[in-house]
Amino acid sequence: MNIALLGYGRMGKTIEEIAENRGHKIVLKISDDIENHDLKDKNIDVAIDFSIPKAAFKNITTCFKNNIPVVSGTTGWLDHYEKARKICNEENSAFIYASNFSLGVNVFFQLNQKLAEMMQGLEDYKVDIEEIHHTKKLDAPSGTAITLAQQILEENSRLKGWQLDDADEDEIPIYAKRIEDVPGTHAVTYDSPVDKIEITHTAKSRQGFALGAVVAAEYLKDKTGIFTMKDVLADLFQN
Ligand SMILES: NC(=O)C1=CN([C@@H]2O[C@H](COP(=O)(O)OP(=O)(O)OC[C@H]3O[C@@H](n4cnc5c(N)ncnc54)[C@H](O)[C@@H]3O)[C@@H](O)[C@H]2O)C=CC1
Ligand SMILES: O=C(O)C1=N[C@H](C(=O)O)C[C@H](O)C1
Repeated sequence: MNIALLGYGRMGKTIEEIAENRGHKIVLKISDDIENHDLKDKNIDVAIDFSIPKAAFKNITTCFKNNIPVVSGTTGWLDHYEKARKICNEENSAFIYASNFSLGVNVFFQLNQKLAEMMQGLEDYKVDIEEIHHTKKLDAPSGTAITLAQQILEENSRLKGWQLDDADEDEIPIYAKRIEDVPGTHAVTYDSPVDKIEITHTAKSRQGFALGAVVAAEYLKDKTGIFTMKDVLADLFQN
């Protein structure tokens, strides 16, 4: 498979290594405005975008307009997500976005959803989310923490939203910590006057995120439509 890397930073480089080990070829790497690059005549099968929040929407939709499917893991641009989906459908292209591509985190998402369902009637427990990342991260809270909060909100009608740090009674507080070299840690805690329930996912490196993104790209090649990591994992475990 011929892959274009949109963003060649920490994740772009890790994805390159894993994609090449799985027999794929990187035919384009960009770290600046996509308009500076010719997307034609490179036989790009899939583009993988791990860039920066302010570039993601343009990168993704330029690919759709050039008939190139996109896997995107860039966080912090989701105000434009619905518009990107619309353009994908209009152009008959293909798209997978995930706030976190690691297999472990996707299991953790299922655990979070189940726990939220179990805890929704237990009013003594106050829920919060903590995320810890390296100091170079541009966005806060992390995309993964926002996904975790959205899952809890879907199960719990007493909670109305999430807030970074100072949350109201009916909001989920998300605490974002920045510590050098931490690849990504997420914890969801339910605290009551008598006890505490906590689930944590700790990434040990970026390898898990990158492998998930390459597996998603393999899934997306030659498809049309909008998919999620649930589709990718269902396909993986079926085969
Ligand atoms: N969904 C997931 O599983 C994961 C998502 N991420 C997200 O991926 C993104 C990238 O993370 P890192 O690689 O750690 O960041 P990074 O800062 O190491 O890499 C970003 C790269 O994008 C380049 N860039 C700047 N403008 C660009 C443009 N217009 N088009 C393409 N590239 C451009 C920068 O020069 C840099 O090399 C972040 O939003 C991060 O939150 C990171 C890890 C896992
Ligand atoms: O910026 C990162 O590094 C990461 N970003 C993603 C996020 O915002 O959730 C995923 C992962 O935790 C690493």
